[in-house]
Amino acid sequence: MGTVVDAPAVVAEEVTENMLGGKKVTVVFVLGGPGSGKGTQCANIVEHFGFTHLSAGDLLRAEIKSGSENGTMIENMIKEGKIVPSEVTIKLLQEAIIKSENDKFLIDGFPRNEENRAAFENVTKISPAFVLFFDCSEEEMERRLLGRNQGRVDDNIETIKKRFKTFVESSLPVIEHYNSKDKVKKIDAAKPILEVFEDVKAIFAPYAPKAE
Ligand SMILES: Nc1ncnc2c1ncn2[C@@H]1O[C@H](COP(=O)(O)OP(=O)(O)O)[C@@H](O)[C@H]1O
Ligand SMILES: Nc1ccn([C@@H]2O[C@H](COP(=O)(O)OP(=O)(O)O)[C@@H](O)[C@H]2O)c(=O)n1
Ligand SMILES: [Mg+2]
Repeated sequence: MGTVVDAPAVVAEEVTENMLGGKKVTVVFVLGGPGSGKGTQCANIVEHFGFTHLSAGDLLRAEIKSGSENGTMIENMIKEGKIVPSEVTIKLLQEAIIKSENDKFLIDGFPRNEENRAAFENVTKISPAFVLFFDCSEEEMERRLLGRNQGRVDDNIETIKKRFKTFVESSLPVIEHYNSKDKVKKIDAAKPILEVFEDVKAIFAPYAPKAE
C-alpha cells in the first residue's frame, strides 16, 4: 500500500522541478572572486555550448541605468562592495529567464550569500545542475580588476578590498554549501584565459550541442 500512496507525490515533484516560464531549465551557477574571470569564461561557454549568460552584476548595472526606483540603492551597494537584497536581483534573473527562448542558463555572480541562495531556491524552486567555481588568488584578481578598464565604479583599490572581504565572508560559505552536496566543479582560474577554457570545456562536454 505504502508504495502506491507515495508514487503520485514523486511524479508531481519531477514535473515541477526546475520549471520556470513554462519550460524546464538547466542552470549553472558561475562563482568565484571578483576578477577571477567569470564573465570572460561565460562568453566562451555561450559561444561553444549555447547557454545564455545572465550576469547578476550586469543586470544590476542595467537596472541603475534604466532609472529604476532602486537605482540609487543598488549603486551605493556596488560602490561599497556590498550585496544587494535578494528580492531585487532574483526578480531581474527571473524576468531574464522567462523572457529568453533558451532553456540553458549560466547565472554569473549569483548566489553571492546565503540569503541569495536560500531566497532563489524558495522563490524559483530551481536548483543548479552544478556550480562552476573559479579559484584565483587575491593578488592575481586585484591585478586583473585594476587593469579591467570598463569604467566601473567598483574597480578601484578601496572598493576592491571591500569586495574581497565580502567574497570571503559571504560568498565562500555558499560555495562550501554546494561543495557539501558534491555540486562544485573547481577550476584553477589563475592560468591564461585559453588554458582555463580548456578545463571549462571538459566540464561542459556533456552539454555540447548535438552534431548536425
Ligand atoms: N585567465 C585570465 N588571465 C588574465 N586575465 C584575465 C583572465 N580571465 C579574465 N581576465 C581579465 O581580467 C579581468 C576580469 O575578468 P572578468 O571576466 O571580468 O572577471 P569577473 O567577471 O570574475 O570579475 C578582465 O579584464 C579580463 O579580460
Ligand atoms: N548577486 C549579486 C551580484 C552582484 N552584486 C553587486 O554587483 C557588484 C558587481 O558584481 P559583478 O558580478 O559584476 O562583479 P565581478 O565579480 O564580475 O567583478 C558586486 O560587488 C555587488 O555589489 C550583488 O549585489 N549581488
Ligand atoms: Mg563579472
